[in-house]
Amino acid sequence: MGIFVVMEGIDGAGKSTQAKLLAKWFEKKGYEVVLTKEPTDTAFGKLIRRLVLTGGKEGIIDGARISHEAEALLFAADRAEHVHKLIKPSLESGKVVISDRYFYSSLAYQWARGLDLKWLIDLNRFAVRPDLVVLLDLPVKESMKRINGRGIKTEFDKIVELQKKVRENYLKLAEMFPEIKIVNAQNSIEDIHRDIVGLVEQEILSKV
Ligand SMILES: Nc1ncnc2c1ncn2[C@@H]1O[C@H](COP(=O)(O)OP(=O)(O)OP(=O)(O)O)[C@@H](O)[C@H]1O
Ligand SMILES: Cc1cn([C@H]2C[C@H](O)[C@@H](COP(=O)(O)O)O2)c(=O)[nH]c1=O
Repeated sequence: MGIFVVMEGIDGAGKSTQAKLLAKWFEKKGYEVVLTKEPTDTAFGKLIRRLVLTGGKEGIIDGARISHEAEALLFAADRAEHVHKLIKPSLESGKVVISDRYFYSSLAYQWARGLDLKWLIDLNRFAVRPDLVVLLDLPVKESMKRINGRGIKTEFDKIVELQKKVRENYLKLAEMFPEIKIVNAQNSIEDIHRDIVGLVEQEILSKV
């Protein structure tokens, strides 16, 4: 079996930066690496980006925004394809899979939208559990500074409140799922990478 590592955290926490660095680190060690993300780049992921994440007209169906339950189901459908077509086969052929977001994002975000946590956990029961989930934790103020350049201009206060709730949820999830390890994402990119490598060595490589 291969190795499965997931990066999680609020928007702008540094997940894709750290996922790429970790992929390079594994490759240098001679592993074959699959670097992936959720929502995926498949038709399901594209549907989510159109219907859920644009916040624009396309997210309105028959005059109303799609329900939070429908959003959760779309994320789960995308994930089911991801697990069955890419993650499981890659792990079975001994590769390292690094995913920028996974089902913990559904728990943290869709829970913050008011859905029932137990329902979300049940919905995502098919998802294979990773060897390590790196939770990049930092205050929302810092993350907003980092992603401000992406041009959020409307509903800023609402976005900040949601991100605060998501951060709290992630910290609660870290108490429930032992594979989640918290890393201080306020440090420099290099220091964070060093912390993540330390976790990989301690939680995965020392056990094989
Ligand atoms: N430790 C860090 N210190 C300062 N800036 C950082 C750090 N890590 C990443 N950044 C910068 O912050 C921005 C967001 O980083 P990145 O895209 O990796 O975050 P993300 O968690 O993947 O975001 P999202 O969830 O919104 O896709 C980028 O401009 C990146 O260069
Ligand atoms: C997988 C997943 C994602 N989300 C949210 C979290 C982010 O706000 C966006 C994805 O944006 P990114 O820049 O590509 O990271 O989608 C979610 O609410 N639920 C999920 O399961």
